[in-house]
Amino acid sequence: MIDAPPLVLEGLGKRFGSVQAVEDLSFTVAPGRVTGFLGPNGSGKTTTLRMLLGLTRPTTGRALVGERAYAELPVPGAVVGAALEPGFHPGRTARGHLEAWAPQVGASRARCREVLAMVGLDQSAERRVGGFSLGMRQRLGLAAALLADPPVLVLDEPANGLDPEGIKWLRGMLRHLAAEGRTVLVSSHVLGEVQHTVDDVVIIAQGRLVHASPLEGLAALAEPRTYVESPEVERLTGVLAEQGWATSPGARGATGVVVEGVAAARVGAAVHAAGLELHQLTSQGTDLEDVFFHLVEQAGDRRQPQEVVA
Ligand SMILES: Nc1ncnc2c1ncn2[C@@H]1O[C@H](COP(=O)(O)OP(=O)(O)OP(=O)(O)O)[C@@H](O)[C@H]1O
Repeated sequence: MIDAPPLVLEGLGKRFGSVQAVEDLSFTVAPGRVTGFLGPNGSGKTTTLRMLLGLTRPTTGRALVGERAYAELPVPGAVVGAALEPGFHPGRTARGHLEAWAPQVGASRARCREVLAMVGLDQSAERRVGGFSLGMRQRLGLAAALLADPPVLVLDEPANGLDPEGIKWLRGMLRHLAAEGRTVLVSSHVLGEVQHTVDDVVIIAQGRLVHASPLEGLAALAEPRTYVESPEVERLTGVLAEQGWATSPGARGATGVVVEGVAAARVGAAVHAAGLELHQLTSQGTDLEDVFFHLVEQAGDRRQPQEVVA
């Protein structure tokens, strides 16, 4: 098992002129888990990752890899494998790119071939990167991050440009890397892209932390929804309305209704008390994307109360 350090952010902030890109951000990224770092476009994810990697100097606070800042690590690239926006030389081959980077992190040529195979690019090793699709560039970025077999991985939007099969592959790869004990931090602006990959979520909006918890903690914030079906639809809707519950029609072709914000047990009890025959009573899956949007929206409302478009 790899003994990986955590990533620790303490009151991290960055101001660019009049833009407060990141503000008072504190959270910890635990080893042995995949952490999703989520936020809408422009919320400060890349700036945060750049501060973590010593590429942007914080205005306030600090970011630590274990107990040291990235730049103070003896060989930073051997501890933290990073893939930010892929900026490859278009004329270089995939293998050539990795071999140019390898000496800086003490990796061998054999390791270059190995990581190309790990990311599924072994057949494209001799192709120029200029002709690569976005998904192939993402894979090459990940290969470069893995070169030194680092205990910590920091990946900016690694699912961007991958097809569904690629996303599934990435999921398996990240889960495997975390299961080996590594600290894995992955940013995304779409929760759905990483929802089945991450153990923990850190959500930011407008540069500020809005939520940090295991994924289940986010699910716990979701409103329950219950699908209920009875042959006596009118009586059913009457009973639900008496309770003051909001309903919406079931999916196309369904004859029942969805009760918003109420758990199945409560709906069942109310319908039972009314003596109604039931044909279905089902808890509907919680939509985490809705929770994510809601948290981000709330943060926006708190931040800009007077910004109203006439
Ligand atoms: N070098 C810079 N100079 C000035 N402003 C910047 C700079 N870098 C980022 N910003 C601003 O900081 C804010 C946060 O940007 P950042 O790129 O960190 O967000 P992001 O969450 O990574 O967005 P995306 O998902 O679109 O990549 C934005 O308002 C952006 O315009």
